[in-house]
Amino acid sequence: MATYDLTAHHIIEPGGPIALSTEKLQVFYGRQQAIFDATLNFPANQITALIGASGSGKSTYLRSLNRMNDKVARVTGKIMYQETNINDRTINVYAVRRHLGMVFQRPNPFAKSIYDNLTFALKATGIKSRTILDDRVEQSLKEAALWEEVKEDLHKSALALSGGQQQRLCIARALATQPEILLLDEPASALDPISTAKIEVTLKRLVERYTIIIVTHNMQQAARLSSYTAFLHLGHLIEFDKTPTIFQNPEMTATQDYITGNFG
Ligand SMILES: Nc1ncnc2c1ncn2[C@@H]1O[C@H](COP(=O)(O)OP(=O)(O)OP(=O)(O)O)[C@@H](O)[C@H]1O
Repeated sequence: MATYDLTAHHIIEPGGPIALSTEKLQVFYGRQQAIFDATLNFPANQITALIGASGSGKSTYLRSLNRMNDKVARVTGKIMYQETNINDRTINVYAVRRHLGMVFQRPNPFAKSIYDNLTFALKATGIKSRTILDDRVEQSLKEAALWEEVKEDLHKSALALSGGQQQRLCIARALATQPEILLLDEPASALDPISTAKIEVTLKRLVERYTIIIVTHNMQQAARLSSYTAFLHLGHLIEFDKTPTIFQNPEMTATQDYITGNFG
């Protein structure tokens, strides 16, 4: 693999409001450092794609944003959300995750009904009103473009849905707590092209209301979906810019090599 200067980077300041920032974020698995000094402003109501080779730290960075790495890694630096450093140990991680929802690579519905999948976290926060729960179920299924397919089957098992439907259910589940930010870790990589297209159309619509940060291996998907792209290499944020710039005219040689396939 070519050697690049890991201290050099090109990170732009996105225009418009910022939904989330990391300041000198570092992640350590034991002695191994997986993320180095990641400082980035994520623009609100935009899709930001995280790209980079396998092992570059995309999932580690994403999972750190809503404290999913707490039990497996040491995370230092700041994660600023609504003027609060949510990487502070005194911050309740469950509250963080209600604001920053996560969807994983493999659909992982609970072995419960569709309705119970969507109301589980809400009930845990103390919401008991049937009207509120019913409304949230309908709203989040509509937002995830699944309502028409399942509205007669809300009390059937979520495991009876197809893989693509299960993944849209997981998106709906993440939306049910009314987060501001949706984090997605390769949400379509286990799905067929038609299900993938449905997820992409859904995300494009959701960005009007939510800020979306998505890890993807698929560069066409990053180019189609996102308005900003961050390129990571060996745990370093090398470049962050508008997506067309990253794919047509990147500043850094490592980015250029990665997107043209001359990498490694
Ligand atoms: N739970 C863990 N324990 C120890 N090391 C880990 C753990 N998770 C990831 N790593 C290491 O951290 C580095 C970054 O991994 P990460 O999964 O974040 O990369 P990635 O860019 O998302 O890769 P991929 O595209 O293959 O999913 C790798 O060296 C990986 O081996």
